[in-house]
Amino acid sequence: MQFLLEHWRDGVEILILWIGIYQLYRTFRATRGASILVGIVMILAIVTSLAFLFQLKVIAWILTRAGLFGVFALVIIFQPELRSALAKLGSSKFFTFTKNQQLEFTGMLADSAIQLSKHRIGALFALERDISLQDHLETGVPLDAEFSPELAQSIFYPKAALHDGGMILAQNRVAAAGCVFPVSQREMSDRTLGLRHRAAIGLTEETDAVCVVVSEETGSISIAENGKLTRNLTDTEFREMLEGIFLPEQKQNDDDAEETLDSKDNRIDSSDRDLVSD
Ligand SMILES: Nc1ncnc2c1ncn2[C@@H]1O[C@H](COP(=O)(O)OP(=O)(O)OP(=O)(O)O)[C@@H](O)[C@H]1O
Repeated sequence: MQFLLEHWRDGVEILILWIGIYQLYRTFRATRGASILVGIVMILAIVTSLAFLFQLKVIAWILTRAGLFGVFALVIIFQPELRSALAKLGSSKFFTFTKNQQLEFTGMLADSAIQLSKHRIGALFALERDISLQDHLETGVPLDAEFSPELAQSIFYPKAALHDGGMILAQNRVAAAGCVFPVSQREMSDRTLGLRHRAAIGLTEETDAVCVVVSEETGSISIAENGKLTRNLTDTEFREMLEGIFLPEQKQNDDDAEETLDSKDNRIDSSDRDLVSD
C-alpha cells in the first residue's frame, strides 16, 4: 500500500507516455517517413546502449547534446506529415464519417465514374487516405467543394478549364482539380497504357491513395491501389471493388448474405435432385 501511494505518479507518467508514443506511431506508420523514423530510432537505441554499456563518455555526451538537433531534423523530415496533421486538426480529419455517409459518398463516386464512362469523358480521381496528398494538391487548383456527379462531369468535360489532370478527393470533398500526379516509371508490359493510367499507378505507388480512372478512348473504368491497376471493370465489379476498399465490413456482410442465399439455393437444388431421382 505504501509502495502504491509513493509510486502512483510514475505509473500515470508511464501510461501517458505509452499512449503518446503509440498515438505517434499510429499517426506516422502509414507515411513515407515511417521507415526513416524507425531507422533513426533503432540506430539511436543501439548507439546509446553501446555508449552507456562501455561507458563511452564522449559519445554519450554528444548523443545527449545531439538530441536537440535530432528534434529539428525530425521536424524537417516529417514536415509534410506535420503540416497536414496540423491542418487536419483545424479541419475535420478527426471527425470520422459514419458508415452511411461513407456508403453515400462511395455510391456517388461510382455513379459519377459510370456516367463519365457512358459519355466517354476521360477522368482521373485520387482518393486520399492516411498519407496526405498536399504536395500533389498544390500542382492543381484548390477547390474544397462538395462532391457530386454533376460537378465531376463539369470539371472533366473536355472543354472545361480543369479537365486536364486529376481530381483529389479528401474527406469526401473535392480538394482540388487539374492536379499532376507522378507518372509510374515501372516497366509496363502493356504499351497501350497511356499517361492517365500511368499517373494513377504512379500516385498509388508513392502513397496509399486509391485512384479511379475512366478512359476517354474506351470508356473503361479502372481502379489503382498500391501501384496495381485493375482494368476494364464492369459497373458491378467497379461498385463492389470500391465498397471492398472503403466499406470492407459492408462488403463482408453483403457477401455473407449472398453466401447464405446460395447455400439455401443449393439445399433446394439437392432436394430437387432427390425428387427427380426418386
Ligand atoms: N501526370 C499526370 N497527372 C494527371 N493527369 C495526367 C497526367 N498525365 C496525363 N494526364 C491526363 O491524361 C490525359 C492524357 O491521357 P492519355 O491519352 O495519355 O492516357 P490514357 O491512359 O491513354 O487515357 P485515355 O484512355 O483516357 O486516353 C491528359 O489529357 C491529362 O488529362
